[in-house]
Amino acid sequence: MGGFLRRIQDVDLREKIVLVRVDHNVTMIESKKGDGLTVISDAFRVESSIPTLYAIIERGGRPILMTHVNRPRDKKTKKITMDEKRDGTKAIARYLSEKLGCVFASPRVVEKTDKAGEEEEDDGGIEMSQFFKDGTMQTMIADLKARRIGGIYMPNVRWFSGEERGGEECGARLAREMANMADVFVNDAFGSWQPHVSTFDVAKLLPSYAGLLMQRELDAMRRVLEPVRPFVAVVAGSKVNTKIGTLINVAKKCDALILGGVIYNAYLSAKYGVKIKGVDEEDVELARTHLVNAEEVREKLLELPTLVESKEIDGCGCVPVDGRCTTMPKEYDDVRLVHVKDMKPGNEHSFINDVASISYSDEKIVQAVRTAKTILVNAVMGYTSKGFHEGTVGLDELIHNNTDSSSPANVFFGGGDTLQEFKSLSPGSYLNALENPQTYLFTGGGTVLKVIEVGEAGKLDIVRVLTDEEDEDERIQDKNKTSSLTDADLYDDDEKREDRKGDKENVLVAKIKQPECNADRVNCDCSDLNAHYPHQRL
Ligand SMILES: Nc1ncnc2c1ncn2[C@@H]1O[C@H](COP(=O)(O)OP(=O)(O)O)[C@@H](O)[C@H]1O
Ligand SMILES: O=C(OP(=O)(O)O)[C@H](O)COP(=O)(O)O
Repeated sequence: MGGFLRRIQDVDLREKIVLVRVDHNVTMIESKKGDGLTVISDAFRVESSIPTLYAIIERGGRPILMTHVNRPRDKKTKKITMDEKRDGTKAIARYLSEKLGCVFASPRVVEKTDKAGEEEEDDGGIEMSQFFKDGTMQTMIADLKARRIGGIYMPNVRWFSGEERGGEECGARLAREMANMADVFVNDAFGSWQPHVSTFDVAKLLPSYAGLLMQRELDAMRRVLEPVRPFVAVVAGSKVNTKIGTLINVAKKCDALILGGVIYNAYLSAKYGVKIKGVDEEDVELARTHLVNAEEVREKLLELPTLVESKEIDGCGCVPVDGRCTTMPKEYDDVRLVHVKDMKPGNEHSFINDVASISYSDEKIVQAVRTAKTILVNAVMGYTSKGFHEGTVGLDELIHNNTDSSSPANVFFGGGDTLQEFKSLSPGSYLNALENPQTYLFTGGGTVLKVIEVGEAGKLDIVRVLTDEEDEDERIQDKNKTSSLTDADLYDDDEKREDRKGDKENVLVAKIKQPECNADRVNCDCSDLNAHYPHQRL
């Protein structure tokens, strides 16, 4: 790394508002309790950030958390859709409230409804200033400072206009608005390598530090960058556009590369000239450039020879045998095995939803994984969310056989979905991995690939901005220069401005206990916080 990493341990956080970027990009599911609530399906990423949250609070800081969830912007129309049940943050705030025993409050989002006369470039995202204009944010910050709540949890940062457009005016405005909420910025989101406003631009405007998880992940990253050989990398999943460009350098670094998921489908289409249902032409082009035409990839790639083709996109959720559902209900019987050796230009395939487990008996694959001394796994091999589990479970078993041997490899799993599926499909191996000092579970998978691509973690913008290479004085001056949220911006009229001044001085005092209070928190200074922040039901 070029400069020294500024660490959260090195800063006095007493009474400071600490803006914390976490990677709580988790999948939401309906609660099994039948209470209609959305809950987190796997809390690994949230749990991993708890030491940093504890450290902030223990050191006297007052946290405001922000994360992205999912990719809510439509690839084609570029519009953002906001779906609290799918990519909202309330379920996470509720989880933290229960876990830490204090309230994590979230500002209520008012979506833009009137689209009439909208500019074409308007992406439908929300403005952060709305929470200041109606006084919500001032009230919550006052509650936070007075320790009436334990933290604030912002809505999904990808719902905000400008989050992914740091270099433009809307991005700069969002960065200023984020920075103006806080005294210090902490980045604990190792998994969120993309230099967006909440991971990069805001860090330039505040004194900024690496959280404990970020530090732990960066340490583990060094072991991947200096692998014990032979080094096998297995990369799969669906994020073709952000992962595929890293694979040339991953191939240069490793001794064998194995692909799966949509990335492998795109590769097969490009290499053998076949059409596979559901695979975007754009992804095939990317595969042609970054995989098929790349000598390094050609040299190292070991093709998995057999795949699972299905007429339907849905599987039944069992672990099939040779691509066949073991219980064979009629509707899932339309599944067959496809062999790569039979792929000919012009062939048309239906959905290829998985890698068949028989592929893991292929001699080259067995030999590579069995003898590996370092294995990197960012790999959900099939469409697991639709019930195609065979390829992912088969891979876990193959790796388990290595780690169970007398000379086991260092194994690095990374990726939100990779870890979630590892835990749910191979719980025994997952528990072993948690205990095994030779195995490390990264919260992010794309980041690990990106660091391999650029050669060192310090070259990622989101890490570089946390090092002392960046001039702190300049950064803070920058913030003052650009600080634009004056009272006039925050409040529409003079009266409100006067009313709200108190909040900014933190003079909201809890006066009377009103357990049944139904008033909006902004208009009420009673102490019944459970009524005002009622675990944010969906
Ligand atoms: N053949 C396939 N077709 C459609 N989706 C797939 C396929 N293979 C894997 N996936 C999906 O890819 C997702 C994981 O992709 P990605 O986000 O890139 O992984 P990670 O979070 O581990 O980095 C999973 O939800 C899985 O269901
Ligand atoms: O899930 C994530 O990465 P991963 O799928 O590579 O593990 C991170 O939250 C980053 O998400 P992004 O790739 O949409 O920026």
